[in-house]
Amino acid sequence: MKQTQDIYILGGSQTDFARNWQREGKDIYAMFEEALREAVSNADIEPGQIEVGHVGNFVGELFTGQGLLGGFFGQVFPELAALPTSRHEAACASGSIAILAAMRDIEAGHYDMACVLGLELMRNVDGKTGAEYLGAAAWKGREALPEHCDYPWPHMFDLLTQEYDRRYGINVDHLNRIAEINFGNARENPRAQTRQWQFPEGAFSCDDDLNPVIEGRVRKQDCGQITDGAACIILASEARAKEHAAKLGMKLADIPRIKGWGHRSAPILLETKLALSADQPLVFPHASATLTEAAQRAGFAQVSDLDGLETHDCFSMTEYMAIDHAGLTAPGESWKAVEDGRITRDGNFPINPSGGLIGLGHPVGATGVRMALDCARQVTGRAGGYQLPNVENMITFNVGGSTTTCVSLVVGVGQ
Ligand SMILES: CC(=O)SCCNC(=O)CCNC(=O)[C@H](O)C(C)(C)COP(=O)(O)OP(=O)(O)OC[C@H]1O[C@@H](n2cnc3c(N)ncnc32)[C@H](O)[C@@H]1OP(=O)(O)O
Repeated sequence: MKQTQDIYILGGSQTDFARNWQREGKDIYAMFEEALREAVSNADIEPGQIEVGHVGNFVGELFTGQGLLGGFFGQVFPELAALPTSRHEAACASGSIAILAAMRDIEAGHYDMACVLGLELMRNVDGKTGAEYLGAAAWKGREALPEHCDYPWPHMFDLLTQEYDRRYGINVDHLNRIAEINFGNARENPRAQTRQWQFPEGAFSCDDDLNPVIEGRVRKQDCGQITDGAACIILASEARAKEHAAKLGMKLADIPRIKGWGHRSAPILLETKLALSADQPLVFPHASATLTEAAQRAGFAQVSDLDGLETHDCFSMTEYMAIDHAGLTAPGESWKAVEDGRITRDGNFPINPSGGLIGLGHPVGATGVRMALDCARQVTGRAGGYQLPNVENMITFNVGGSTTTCVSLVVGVGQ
């Protein structure tokens, strides 16, 4: 199951997710420009070396009225005025799908260097309106109906909590702990939205005042954030990465690279997904296949052979689901990894050292790109305050909708 070739990550950028761009008087173009300029500088390339551009974005038209974001490349750099570009939508997995498209371009030999830029500007509308826009990734008129919920995605992942409870039993203390770990990790990340947030004693409990209910069993601290932000990576073929390494006096093996990928989809309706897995050990077998196939394409027998995971935690329940679907525990026993301390930064399988979507933030179209960039930073020892010790290979798990689109990438260095 080896992929045809490794794809190298020459560099990248992430905007500060604590920023509110509208309050700064800046628009989605300004965000695009800043992320692109910083990525080009960080990768130490000339803009004209980029041969193709891919944009990840979910609902720019709804939040900002702006589409056709690929046209921004040529506005930023005159050298990119005739760049071939496209934009990719897979809800919260849009960024990962943009990466896969860029990889396919390079694997096919069409281009040797690609730029992938994911972004979303979301804090320019009130929370209720934002939640409604995000609801576009559920099946409109068939699920998450306004008469059943105020917030579509907290509601949908509450249904997942209910399904876990029905199949295996669930103790929400473990969900509270997952939220607490993510907010804790975010404190060490200088680009995290919540790095300076304050939490009183008892904020990670079921106290209705300190941690109010949003929908069902999903409470405030369980939720990923509404975030403004962009992330950008510069991808290259092995031939181009070799030239780059020679120019910078580096070893090729020290440049981080995408060693494996997994990509699965499922029918859009959550109810259909749950019916399909009714007799299966796991709730979302396609999510598990995504993670396992990425690990195996990279030459690892199982996900736990890697050094850590940047996972989708749009809600603490999503991360709880990722733990057993990654095979860290038996189905329904994710709580064991939480209790054993395996997923903290000093555990034997750290999850979301960055702070994840709960602590770092979730600008929807950027998230998949941000995950890949964070893994690249970790495996090259450039993660600063949230650096993990001794990591060579990490994996991402990015989810669109109720796991309708799942993507994993293994990012590593060395042989
Ligand atoms: C597959 C998928 O990925 S689906 C996921 C799609 N994403 C979602 O559905 C997003 C889910 N999250 C949400 O909808 C929202 O974050 C909610 C509803 C949980 C909370 O929203 P709100 O009630 O508006 O509160 P919010 O957390 O934004 O905070 C409001 C303000 O208080 C601040 N704040 C909140 N908590 C804290 C804290 N602990 N300490 C300091 N400041 C805080 C925020 O920074 C924000 O400040 P601002 O007004 O200056 O921007």
